[in-house]
Amino acid sequence: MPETVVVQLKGAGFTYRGSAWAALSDIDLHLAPGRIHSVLGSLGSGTSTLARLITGLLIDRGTTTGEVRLDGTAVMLGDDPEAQLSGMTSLVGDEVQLSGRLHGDELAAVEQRARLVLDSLGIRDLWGRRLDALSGGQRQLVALAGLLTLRPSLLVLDQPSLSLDPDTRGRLGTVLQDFCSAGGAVLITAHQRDEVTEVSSEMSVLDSGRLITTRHRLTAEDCDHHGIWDTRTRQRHRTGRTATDGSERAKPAALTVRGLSVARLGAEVLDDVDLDVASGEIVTIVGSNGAGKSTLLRSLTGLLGSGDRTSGTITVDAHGSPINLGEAPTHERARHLGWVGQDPGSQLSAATVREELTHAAPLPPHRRRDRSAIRAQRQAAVTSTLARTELKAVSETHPYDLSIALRKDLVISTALIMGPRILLLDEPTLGRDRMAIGRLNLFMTEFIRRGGSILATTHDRRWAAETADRILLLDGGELRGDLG
Ligand SMILES: Nc1ncnc2c1ncn2[C@@H]1O[C@H](COP(=O)(O)OP(=O)(O)OP(=O)(O)O)[C@@H](O)[C@H]1O
Repeated sequence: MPETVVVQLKGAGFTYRGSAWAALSDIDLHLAPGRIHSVLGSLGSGTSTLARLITGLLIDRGTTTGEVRLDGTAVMLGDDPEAQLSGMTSLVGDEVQLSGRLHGDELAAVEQRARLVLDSLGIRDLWGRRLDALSGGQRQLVALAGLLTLRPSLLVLDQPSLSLDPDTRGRLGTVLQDFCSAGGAVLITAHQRDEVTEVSSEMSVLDSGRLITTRHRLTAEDCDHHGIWDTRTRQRHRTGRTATDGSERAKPAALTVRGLSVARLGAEVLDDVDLDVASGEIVTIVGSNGAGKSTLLRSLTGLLGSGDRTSGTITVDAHGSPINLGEAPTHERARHLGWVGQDPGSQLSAATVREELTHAAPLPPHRRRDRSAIRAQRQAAVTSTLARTELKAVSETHPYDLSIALRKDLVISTALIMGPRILLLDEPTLGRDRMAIGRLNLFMTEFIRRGGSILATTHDRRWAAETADRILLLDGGELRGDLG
């Protein structure tokens, strides 16, 4: 008897309209009910194209060759963190039920399924929460919950671990296994191997649009060789930094935070946090989804909402003189603190990469006197940034057409162009393959060499272990000791 398959690709290929080469070629892949298949590859290898081809999202975008056959219903969670929620609802419970309701399913059944899914993902308490008051990881889970509620035959997840903490990734792995036990199939595409991809029945490598290896498990060497990043800690070693013996802490403080407390929508998020970041130091903060990591960085930059309450002191060192940021507005803080938020898209507004950098380049003080000199100065800053980064090749591209990793690189570059003393990086490893992690580390090493300090949040324990001088845990609103 022939094996039942949910999706079958035979010699499948895809070429985007206007492109001279195929994004995918000669793909043979089949997925039976009950199976989880992860296709891993570096940025540009074609993983997102494969996910979209299977879910029928590329019709009209180019030419498909070979055979792509889907037996049943497929839904997909895309890799764009900004675009995952519908924009049609404002509460979590409504959002998770939306697809089922639009589908015409019976209301009580949809609600029951939605509640069960939230339960299984460990986010039952978010049911009545406003969508605009979710952390990045919570948002990712809510988007996924909406799809699970639909009970499709095939769930296609493009980078499902974006913004999820390691425990939550583990829980998601279990949820996906349960989904498969009930007859579903899952296809995961990603640039990183982690707790979610580890539950796969099969793993394949996609390289330049071709599936080249399929095995039960990929080895660490396979991942390294094909430019795939693995977020799980291997052994503690450092890239580009010498091991710390505690001497960093003897250096002058670049950032001093005392008694920082924050309440959002009346709920306490940070409780009396003290934090010091020394000159030349890299400090990373880890913690579960919703622990308050982004809130901490936002409160330093003055980017909380008007309904949020903040108390405590924030002091930065400006060439030997302490400056109390106290009531300083965000634009003044930006001279000292370069903030790169979790969702890079929310910090981008121009039509091209070059324009984005030009808007960010600071206006020199002699503004009224010589406009052409100012223009030349700003252009020089942009040209030198483009020359030092991978952004040169995409200088005329719309920022939204870049991968998440390159979008993050762009926001880091716009922050650096302001010449801040301290960089605040919210989940900088999001969506990065091995090479893009290398680019990030290079940005950081150069910044530290020029006398900067870095405070970063991350769920990537390996990256934290390899790059940070200190790793702090944010838990229950408090910052705890050095996990390094
Ligand atoms: N705009 C907002 N208004 C009110 N509450 C918010 C807002 N944004 C986040 N929160 C809540 O504040 C808490 C901390 O969220 P925050 O985004 O700081 O967490 P996080 O540690 O960065 O999480 P993640 O790892 O998922 O990104 C969460 O309970 C979240 O739901």
